Amino acid sequence: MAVDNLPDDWHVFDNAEQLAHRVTLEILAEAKKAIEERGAFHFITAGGTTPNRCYEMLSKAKADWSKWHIYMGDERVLHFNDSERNSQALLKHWLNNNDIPAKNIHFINTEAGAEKSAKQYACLFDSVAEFDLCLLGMGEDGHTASLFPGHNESEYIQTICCEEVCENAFVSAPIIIENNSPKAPSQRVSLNYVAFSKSRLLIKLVTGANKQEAVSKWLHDNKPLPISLINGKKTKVYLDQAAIG
Ligand SMILES: O=C(O)[C@H](O)[C@@H](O)[C@H](O)[C@H](O)COP(=O)(O)O
Repeated sequence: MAVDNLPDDWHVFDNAEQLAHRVTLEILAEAKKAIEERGAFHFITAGGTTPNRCYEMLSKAKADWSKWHIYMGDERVLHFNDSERNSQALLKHWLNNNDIPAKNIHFINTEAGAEKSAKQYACLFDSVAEFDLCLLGMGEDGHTASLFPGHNESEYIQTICCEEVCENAFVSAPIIIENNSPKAPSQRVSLNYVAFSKSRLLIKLVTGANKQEAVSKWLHDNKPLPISLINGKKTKVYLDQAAIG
């Protein structure tokens, strides 16, 4: 695909390593700016394997970690120590070797059950006015976080609100439980479209030749994929050359 025909907010890197390097520098710069301007950095991390290299680079970086707050875009419903948990990938590649205070690390506690953890996360989510940065990966079918094509408003999805907030106002649920995920495990807890839109900057990360078909649909199909429906106040798409083809 010709790189010059891509939308303005799409950026193509020679390879995944260069992309990870650039994203890591951008995360650190956004954190510095947020801390200078607002005293804290609220960061929604992505699941899957694509961001792991960024997390490794962050584990070797220097920053004012005491002001960082870490959130998750989605979590798989598994035991806490299961290596397939997104939180385990974060711990292994970054947080086990970092000084971010434990109280600032907000995992989705799916080991307590999908519903309980989703309710807790909805309230936590509502307590933060705005998130400074959000990373997202994309699956081969165009899903992102645990938002799968054709599942929105289907029988597979439960929408979860923070009770205190929902009782008092008409608000869209920020969290969903996916009960029939095409990607294992079948049950997952995820931020919803409305929740991701609370991000000041949202960066979508897409690497590898196995993503080419979805990238092509994203650009040319009339039927929007979850990855194309999600936006922050500002949105960027970072791809490596392999994903473009
Ligand atoms: O828990 C998950 O599986 C995700 O959050 C999911 O949306 C992931 O980001 C994409 O499937 C990309 O996964 P890869 O980065 O491994 O390709």
